[in-house]
Amino acid sequence: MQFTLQATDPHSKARTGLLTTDHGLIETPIFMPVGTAGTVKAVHQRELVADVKAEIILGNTYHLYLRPGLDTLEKAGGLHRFNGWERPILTDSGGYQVYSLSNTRKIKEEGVTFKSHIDGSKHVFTPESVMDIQRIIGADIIMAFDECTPYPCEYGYARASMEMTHRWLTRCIDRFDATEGKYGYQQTLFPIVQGSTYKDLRQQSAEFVAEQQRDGNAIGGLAVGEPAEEMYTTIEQVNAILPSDKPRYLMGVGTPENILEAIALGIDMFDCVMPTRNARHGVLYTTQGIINIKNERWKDDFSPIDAELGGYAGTCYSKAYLRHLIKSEEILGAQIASLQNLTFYLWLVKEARQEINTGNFVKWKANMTKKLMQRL
Ligand SMILES: CNc1nc2c(CC[C@H]3O[C@@H](OC)[C@H](O)[C@@H]3OC)c3nc(N)[nH]c(=O)c3cc2[nH]1
Repeated sequence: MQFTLQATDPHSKARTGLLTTDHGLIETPIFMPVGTAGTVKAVHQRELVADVKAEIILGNTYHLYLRPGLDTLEKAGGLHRFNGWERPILTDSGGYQVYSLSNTRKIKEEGVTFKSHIDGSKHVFTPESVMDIQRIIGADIIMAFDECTPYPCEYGYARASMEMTHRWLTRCIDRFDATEGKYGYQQTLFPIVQGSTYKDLRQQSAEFVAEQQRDGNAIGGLAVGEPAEEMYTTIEQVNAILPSDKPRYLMGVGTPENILEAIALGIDMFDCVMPTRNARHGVLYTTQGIINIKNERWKDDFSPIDAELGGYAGTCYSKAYLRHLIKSEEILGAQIASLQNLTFYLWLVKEARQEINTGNFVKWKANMTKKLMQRL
């Protein structure tokens, strides 16, 4: 996998780049729609390509391993063949899901035992098994098996957890480098920086991760409830240590405002369930600001959802109609709202790329943030 830097903003750490994988190109900064169980919820692949113009989507080892299971995925020839998404895919290792979904998990040096949130069956994830699982899923970019510490997290636990995550990273690298892709294309492994919100631990973790000299690096342990300011301070500190010629992926982030701030701090890749999850509850991100479509004020508003954004999502139906669908819990409501929010998120990062290329990003960010975060 190759990463070439294009423009760097003279007034911030923002930069644009090109990431090439065997399944195609990714322009950075990029937002990656989350398709946890092999589907971006309520959105067709065709719409992801034609309307959202998504370049890479995410999957999740924990979910895919439990359902549909490795046997089906391997027989299909991997996730790309199974869900028909022929562009790049990134899968998370499941470290976070085991911590967030399965309240019966036990963490030991060897790995994590947990009970499936679906049928209660018992499973074990180890650094080695998670590498083998992600080889079978076949994502172009796979994540190391780590422990994402909660917030707040006391210092002793954070340090011990980080040190174990580093030992697990070494085991992931050994296993990954000793195995091949199963389907004839290259995969790459990203390590994940941990250390909670402790400056010395974040320094140690960023240095250890940078030493591995992988194709890209992720910042984990954030967007877990810490104040935004702490997130930004941590990103700034870690990005000063991670190599600038490799992509930096901030896991689980975030609102449009978080994303623009993190781009200014030198982040290249983002994922977040917000656009799709909030869509299903009627919270829309638009070029005019945030709309809670269930609000009475949209009842007889027959204007398009987001005329300025344009495209199918912005112009296909009126606000009044979408409000009716969401209130009626019609499936089409989730489909339209998800399409709108993802189209918006990909539009936002495209605009950011253009502003970085023209050296105007910082001024544009200030105006855009004020406008986008206002609640209509
Ligand atoms: C939301 N905030 C947040 N998400 C996080 C995720 C899950 C993203 C993954 O989880 C699913 O979304 C919840 C998505 O599937 C996504 O990517 C695949 C993390 N994953 C790992 N391995 N390590 C971390 O430190 C971590 C931190 C996060 N902070």
